[in-house]
Amino acid sequence: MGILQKIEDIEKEMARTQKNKGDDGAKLAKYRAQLLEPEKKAAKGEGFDVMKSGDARVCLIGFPSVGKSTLLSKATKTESVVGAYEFTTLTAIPGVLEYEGARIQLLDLPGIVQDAAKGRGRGRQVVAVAKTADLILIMIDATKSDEQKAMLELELEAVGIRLNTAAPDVVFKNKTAGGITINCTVKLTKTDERTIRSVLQTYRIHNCDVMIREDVTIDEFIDVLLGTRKYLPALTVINKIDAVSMETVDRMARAGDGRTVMISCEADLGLDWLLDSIWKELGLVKVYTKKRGVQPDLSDPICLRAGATIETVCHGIHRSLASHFKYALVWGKSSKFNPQPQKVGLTHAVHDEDVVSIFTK
Ligand SMILES: Nc1nc2c(ncn2[C@@H]2O[C@H](COP(=O)(O)OP(=O)(O)OP(=O)(O)O)[C@@H](O)[C@H]2O)c(=O)[nH]1
Ligand SMILES: [K+]
Ligand SMILES: [Mg+2]
Repeated sequence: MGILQKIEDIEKEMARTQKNKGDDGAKLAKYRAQLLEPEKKAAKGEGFDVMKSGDARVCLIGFPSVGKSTLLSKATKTESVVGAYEFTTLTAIPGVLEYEGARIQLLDLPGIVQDAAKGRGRGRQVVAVAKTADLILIMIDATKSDEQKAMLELELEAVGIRLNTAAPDVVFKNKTAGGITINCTVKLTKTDERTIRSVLQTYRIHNCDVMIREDVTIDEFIDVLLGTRKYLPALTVINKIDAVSMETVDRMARAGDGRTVMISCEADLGLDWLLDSIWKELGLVKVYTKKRGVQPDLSDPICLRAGATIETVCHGIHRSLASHFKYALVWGKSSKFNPQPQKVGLTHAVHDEDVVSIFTK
């Protein structure tokens, strides 16, 4: 019996008896989670194993012919074949976005179709790549129905990608002995301890510490237990605004959620706005280096991820620099004495546009 069939049977049984026994709930949740587990035998990587490169990876996800390849060809030096027919692109094509000193890898991917999650089209491979992204661009065709975004999100959800939500606040620690300890700092209203214990049992986990700091559902609890879900930031990109009326553009802009960018690859509209949004969304930080006695080199910044420290800056300059490090001087927003410099150590967090001088032993 397939998993979908098993799920259906339990759901029917639960509906029939009008009871939500902890055991049924636990089984149900387990089967749902199984749907998300990767297939044992992965399909041969036909150009899907693209090396990560640059400061971050951004993936283009959308239905066929929304203009993903057109964007890649327009915004990077890579040409990806564009066609008026669906499924022009059949593999992952990498390009590099150069912006504000950052080199961001942009991945053009095949269009995904409805029911991709169930194995239609190249959905599974596309999704496997999407899971490696630092940011997802959900690309929408302005000339097509408004439902595209919701449909795509459903597909991604079905394969374990959640957009723009934080991971549930649950900490799970496996142990070798001592039984199961469950600590909740909030009242659970969507599931209960009995169901959680039952889930742990079905996964044959008999010793562990569980700390729950959020009113989670049992599905969310299993997400944490198995680590199957990926929580990723996303921007919605509405393309082809040249092909619709001003009223439609206006309506779509209003319906947007502040994470929506409207562009036209063909008419060259909104592309700078898109790059700027990607940069901000990735939280990239750019730092200039300065040698003693000379002006900082503003032409060649080092680009770092949010949360970067002086140590990250050292690694960005040279692999062995941190091991010879004595102290650093920083000018800019992260300096306590801004506009004067501050003398700092390796763990000091840098801020966008800081100037850094490294002194070695
Ligand atoms: N009017 C208009 N057409 C566009 C725009 N961008 C792309 N197109 C057209 O849309 C069609 C599909 O473009 P592609 O870039 O191949 O779309 P894709 O999303 O890569 O498609 P698949 O690889 O098949 O999934 C082509 O005919 C493009 O010329 C745009 O901004 N405006
Ligand atoms: K196409
Ligand atoms: Mg394409």
